[in-house]
Amino acid sequence: MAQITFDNLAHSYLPAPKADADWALKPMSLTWRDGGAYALLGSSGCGKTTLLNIISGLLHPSRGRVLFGDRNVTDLSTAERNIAQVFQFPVVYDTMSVRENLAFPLKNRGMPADQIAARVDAVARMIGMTDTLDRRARGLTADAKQKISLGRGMVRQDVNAILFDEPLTVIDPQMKWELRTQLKALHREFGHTMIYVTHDQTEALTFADEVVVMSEGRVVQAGTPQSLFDAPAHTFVGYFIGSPGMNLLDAEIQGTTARIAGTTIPLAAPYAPPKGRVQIGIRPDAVRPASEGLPFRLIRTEDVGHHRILRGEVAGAPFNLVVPEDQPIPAAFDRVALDPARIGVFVDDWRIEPLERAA
Ligand SMILES: Nc1ncnc2c1ncn2[C@@H]1O[C@H](COP(=O)(O)OP(=O)(O)OP(=O)(O)O)[C@@H](O)[C@H]1O
Repeated sequence: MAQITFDNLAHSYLPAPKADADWALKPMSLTWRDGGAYALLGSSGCGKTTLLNIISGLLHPSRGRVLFGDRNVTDLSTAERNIAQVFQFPVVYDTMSVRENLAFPLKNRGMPADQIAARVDAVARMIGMTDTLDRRARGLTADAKQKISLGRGMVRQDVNAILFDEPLTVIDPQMKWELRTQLKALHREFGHTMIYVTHDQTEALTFADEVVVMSEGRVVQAGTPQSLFDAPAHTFVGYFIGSPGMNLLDAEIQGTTARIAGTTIPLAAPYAPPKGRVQIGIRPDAVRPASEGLPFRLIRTEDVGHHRILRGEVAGAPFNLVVPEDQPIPAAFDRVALDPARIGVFVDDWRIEPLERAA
């Protein structure tokens, strides 16, 4: 196993990239800790698969280097990198039995038969296929075939990393939860570096110790699920993580106040006069109905069990509140109060620190 480092890595699928948009991955330097459980999260087309394929060696980066430990592996093949990769759709040998499919990566490496048998049994238990080990893969459902692919990805214990590219897309919802739990257990047991690509935040937040969020070919933030929730570094992270996401409003900042569409609200700390597009961001659970504060227009209320979501608008922008079930909601209210301690200030989409903390 090894720490994986991106050293000034960038990739374009075009032969002569010019504009920013020509780069599927913009220049990045990043370290993936040995033994870390990572989720790579971002919307469709942001570059997740490109990044994964550069780690595994399926794709050669246009610029920069990939290091495993101190070793430069940029020009090495996938096999030489010793990486297991599980794709979105099943990759199985139809004419082989489930057992033979699972044993294949081990046989290839010349593992003794008794060790192969023991390992295949263990993996079959993990993916819930003990009873189907001797069936041919042909004729199994897509769901079962994908479980075989997952099993094959996890069967070798000597790999540098296991990469999962949206592996649960074809799996039914109940099994999804079970398999995710198994992956987590496997990570705890063997400590492999795992990188799990998804565009589903629930999947990312339940699997990973660290979430790497991508947007438009850039890593905009990497951190624990809690840090992404509490202090998003970029408006995309604020909006993408959380359900509903962070509320964002255009604002003018003056010292310890923010002025939003003619109303002034307090901030918890002073800010230097920012230049650029300024927004404040606040999580829906840090806002409450009030008689003073920002003018709010309620559009609808959704009851989602342990809390309610009040969807509405502030100054023409979508704005949501999350209210715990046991907290009464006034029959009529047209203002909302924001908890100053939980307001973030963003300039041109990036979070800025207040003067006191920056000093
Ligand atoms: N083989 C290719 N040739 C040209 N452009 C490509 C190729 N593969 C991907 N791209 C482009 O590179 C960008 C990043 O794509 P990538 O597949 O890495 O994103 P992704 O985040 O994995 O998306 P998804 O979640 O839809 O799989 C996209 O603009 C995509 O159109």
